[in-house]
Amino acid sequence: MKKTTEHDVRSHSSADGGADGGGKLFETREARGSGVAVAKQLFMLTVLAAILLIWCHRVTNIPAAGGGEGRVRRWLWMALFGAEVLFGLYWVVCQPVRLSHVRHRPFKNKLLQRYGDDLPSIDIFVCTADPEIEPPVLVVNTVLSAMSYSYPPDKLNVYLSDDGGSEFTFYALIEAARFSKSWIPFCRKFNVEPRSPEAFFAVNLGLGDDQYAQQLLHIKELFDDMKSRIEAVIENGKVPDEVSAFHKGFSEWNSEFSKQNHPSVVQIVIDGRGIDDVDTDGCRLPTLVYMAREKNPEWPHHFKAGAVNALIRVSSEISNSPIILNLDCDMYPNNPDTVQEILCFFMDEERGYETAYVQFPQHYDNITKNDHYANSNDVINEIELAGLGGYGAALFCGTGCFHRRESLCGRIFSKDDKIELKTDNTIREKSVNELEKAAKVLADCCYEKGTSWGKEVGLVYGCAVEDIVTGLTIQCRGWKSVYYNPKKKAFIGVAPTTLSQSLIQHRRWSEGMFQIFCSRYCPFIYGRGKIKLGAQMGYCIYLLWPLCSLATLCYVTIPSFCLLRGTSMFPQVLQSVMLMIRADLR
Ligand SMILES: O=c1ccn([C@@H]2O[C@H](COP(=O)(O)OP(=O)(O)O[C@H]3O[C@H](CO)[C@@H](O)[C@H](O)[C@H]3O)[C@@H](O)[C@H]2O)c(=O)[nH]1
Ligand SMILES: [Mn+2]
Repeated sequence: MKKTTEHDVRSHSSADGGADGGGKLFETREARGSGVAVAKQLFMLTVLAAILLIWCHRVTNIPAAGGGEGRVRRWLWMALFGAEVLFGLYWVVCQPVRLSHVRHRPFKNKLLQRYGDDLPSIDIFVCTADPEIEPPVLVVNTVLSAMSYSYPPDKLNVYLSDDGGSEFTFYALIEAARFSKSWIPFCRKFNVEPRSPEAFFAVNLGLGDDQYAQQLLHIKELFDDMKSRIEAVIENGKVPDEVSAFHKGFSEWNSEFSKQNHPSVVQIVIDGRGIDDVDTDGCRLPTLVYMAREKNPEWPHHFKAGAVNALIRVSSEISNSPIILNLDCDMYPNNPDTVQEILCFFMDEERGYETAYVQFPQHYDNITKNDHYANSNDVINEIELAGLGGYGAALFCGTGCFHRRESLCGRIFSKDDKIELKTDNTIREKSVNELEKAAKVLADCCYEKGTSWGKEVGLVYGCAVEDIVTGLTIQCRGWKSVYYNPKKKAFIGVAPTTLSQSLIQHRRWSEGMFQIFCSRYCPFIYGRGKIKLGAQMGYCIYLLWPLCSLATLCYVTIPSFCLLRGTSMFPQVLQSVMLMIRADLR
């Protein structure tokens, strides 16, 4: 007999995912009304009762002011009560997402059967900012992995934004372009995974003497050579003249060029339309573009948000794909089929037109044994983000996110205005020089002056967590977003490994998120009537994060302090229970 599933499934599609022409391109499973959900609700009620009892106890037992000792106890009592009120309210904010957990399943085979070759082109943005913190070899591994998606290469366009304006990063990209001519056919031929060469060679040693092992050894040799050339150039602090003569792009780096002050650089390293840039099998390659937007100390650069907005414009000139993937340079695509999977969410006939973006969780492959800095994010990835996704309000987390270009560029959602995802073929006629010249202007500092960029268009400026606030504005324009957490990790990144890195990152996030809460973007005000109350509360799990640190601080210091002074802060009943337990144990 067939076993019933643990969830009561309310499916938006036929659950078979079969290959018939009809049916939806993805299904969504919600846990509602099932045994699990009822148990969850009961559990919540018990916690709520406990919180209310604690509050009650604090209010009805406030110590008398009295003399010195009494006054201290009264203050400590009030501080603990304050912390408990904060914890309690925060707990309330956290609950709706726990009840709206959904899981999506795309049917990529159906997509391929239905659309065949008629799939849209994709622009992939990789951002880097500092060649010392983010070594060029790491950056090109991400670029190569993105170039090797198992998607028609003429429909892939990879853009590297280099805010460090580094000649070494440009050199590394030229080297990567050359290596990709062997790497992409190798990946295609043997269907290897992952397609970040560094990650791949770390686990594939090429043992044996069959054709695969031989080719693997050969390609590994090419990769190692490339890596040592890049590292040698960085170590010498100069790109050799014979190398820089090889590509016109190097002429951009003159004596006046500095990281903080330089004109825009846009170089089409591989022109995917051409017949000159082909791989070793003679097949077309993805387009590859290097961009260092103009930097001028007199103009604000708006950090990553500024870089991504420049990329949105530059790419609109060169490829103008309807779908954009955002990647940090230290997060490589791990699953070659991801593009087909996310297209199911965008191209589903019934619900695809309302999807603005598809966000994947962030996974890391350098987590230490005991995960000292709590980077594995299990509760966030499995419960909270999935719960927000359940409200159609998945958070935009900056990397590992596929956007619809139109919604990222400020378009307001309209039911009657279904946007078709089409490759833009009007660009085909322009020459590389024409494209570069036109795109360069779009990466200049002054281009945004007097425009809506950074406000209604593109990523929002003025916030340390530009991704979160941008996602919220998109949802408040009527769009839905999907959180997709497949079993096979779609992206794998590098987490902070030292205390100082981790503290700096968390401080930046906390400040940025609390800033959103205190600004006009506060979800309860800005999102009122636009996103569901559960989603508004879900956002506040993160926006109110920093406040919890105050409550935590109270809770870790005051009880210890009281213990040392022999002052009791908790109900006597607990003490007698503890004594009973101790007696039992004996
Ligand atoms: O002026 C800048 C600063 C940063 N970056 C790039 O932005 C990305 C993220 O910056 P990082 O310093 O690594 O921040 P993290 O805290 O690791 O990033 C997380 O948090 C950010 C803020 O919420 C998001 O933008 C990121 O996508 C998300 O991974 C990196 O690729 C950088 O190269 C730029 O392009 N220009
Ligand atoms: Mn990072």
